[in-house]
Amino acid sequence: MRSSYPELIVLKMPLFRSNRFLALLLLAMLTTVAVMAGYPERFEFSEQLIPGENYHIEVQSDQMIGGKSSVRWIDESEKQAMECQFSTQVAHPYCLLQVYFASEPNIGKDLSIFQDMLIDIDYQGPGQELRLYFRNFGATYSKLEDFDSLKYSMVDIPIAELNQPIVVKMDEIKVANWWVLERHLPRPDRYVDIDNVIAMGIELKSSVDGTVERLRINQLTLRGTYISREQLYLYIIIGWAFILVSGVMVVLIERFRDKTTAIQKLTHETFELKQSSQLDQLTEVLNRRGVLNFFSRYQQQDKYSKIYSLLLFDVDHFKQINDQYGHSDGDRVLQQLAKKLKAMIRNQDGFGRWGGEEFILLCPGTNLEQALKVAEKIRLMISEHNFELEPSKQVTVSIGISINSLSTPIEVAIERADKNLYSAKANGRNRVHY
Ligand SMILES: Nc1nc2c(ncn2[C@@H]2O[C@H](COP(=O)(O)OP(=O)(O)OP(=O)(O)O)[C@@H](O)[C@H]2O)c(=O)[nH]1
Repeated sequence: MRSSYPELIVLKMPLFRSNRFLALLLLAMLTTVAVMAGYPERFEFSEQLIPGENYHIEVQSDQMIGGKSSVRWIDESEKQAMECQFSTQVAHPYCLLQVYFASEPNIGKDLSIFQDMLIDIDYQGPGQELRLYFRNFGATYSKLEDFDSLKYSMVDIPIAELNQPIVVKMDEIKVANWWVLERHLPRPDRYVDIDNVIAMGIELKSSVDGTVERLRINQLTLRGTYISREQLYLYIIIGWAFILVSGVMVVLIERFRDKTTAIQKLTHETFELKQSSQLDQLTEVLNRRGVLNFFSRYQQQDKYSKIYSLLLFDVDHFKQINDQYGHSDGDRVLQQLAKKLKAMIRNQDGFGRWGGEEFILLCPGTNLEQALKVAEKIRLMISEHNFELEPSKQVTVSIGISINSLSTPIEVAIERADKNLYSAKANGRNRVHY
């Protein structure tokens, strides 16, 4: 049943133990909502050209090139409405309403930062199309003081579409073919340039003499975005994917860590349990089971020592100590005695309480001479130790030794040592017999 313990912990565990991750999730949600709700204000920008007073706005006709078409403002002060009367004096009669951006003849306005134009125009007349045009100054193809050398890019708008405001994308703008052909430009100069626009405007054309056309521009606004909606959604999706993947990883790591910890705890507990089942509760040295376990391990694993000695020792007249000082003082004597012995034995020796006031010391690879030395040392140390009994009393031990070959069973070795212990007791106690 205990093996299901780690699973139990995993099931009881909350999805995220770290509140920081939940806080991050909440923050990400709020940020997403805020970003999406605030999109137009934060990510879009615009510039209204008409109506407006930032730039010079003018009307022109083909009289500039010797024609006779006439143009006039209908509203001189607002400069939004014009009237054109065409004359077929020249091959291509025209009238223009032009916004002039240039601060210097070669320094205009960068319109490439905008994505589109919002155009609201009222038109009266027989025309089918009007033209939106852009004149750009480029160092490689334009000459100062030569307006015709400004690149002519344009988009034609069907009049039929103008019954409501329309959006013209900057992508729709193309370079006029005739302008390219007239100049024999290299290919790189044949593409649209609107990064240095000197002027832009609306051009009306007619080949019918006496035609009158009226135009009113209610609004002409350039619009741009720092980041498009599509890009924004993409970034949000990437952000969320990142958060979710990290979330899954955090959960997996936490679970793995918990499982490992639970297994380690269980292993440790099992180890402790095993250890404690082999320890004597009172003295905390090996109990009988621990000693037997030590011996069997020694017999199985030790390849070098051919003999072992076994020392069995017993506190002399321990009953008297109990009777005179009480059972708990007797316990204390046993505890102190075990502690002293534990401190003096070698790492490879096995020491434990065999029962009552009897202790056992198993010394691998130890011959009689060495065993006698150890036993005598123990006997002397115990007899000289102050066990803090009140009134004071000398505590002694009697020790019986047996020297055995590696294959001798422990029961036999104990029996031999016990005989010698009995002999030590019978011969006056506080002595070592072998
Ligand atoms: N305080 C205490 N006494 C114990 C414990 N285990 C055994 N004893 C006592 O140890 C005493 C052993 O007495 P005996 O077997 O007569 O031996 P002894 O008095 O030591 O006399 P000899 O061994 O002949 O020197 C008994 O009174 C037991 O009750 C223990 O864990 N604590």
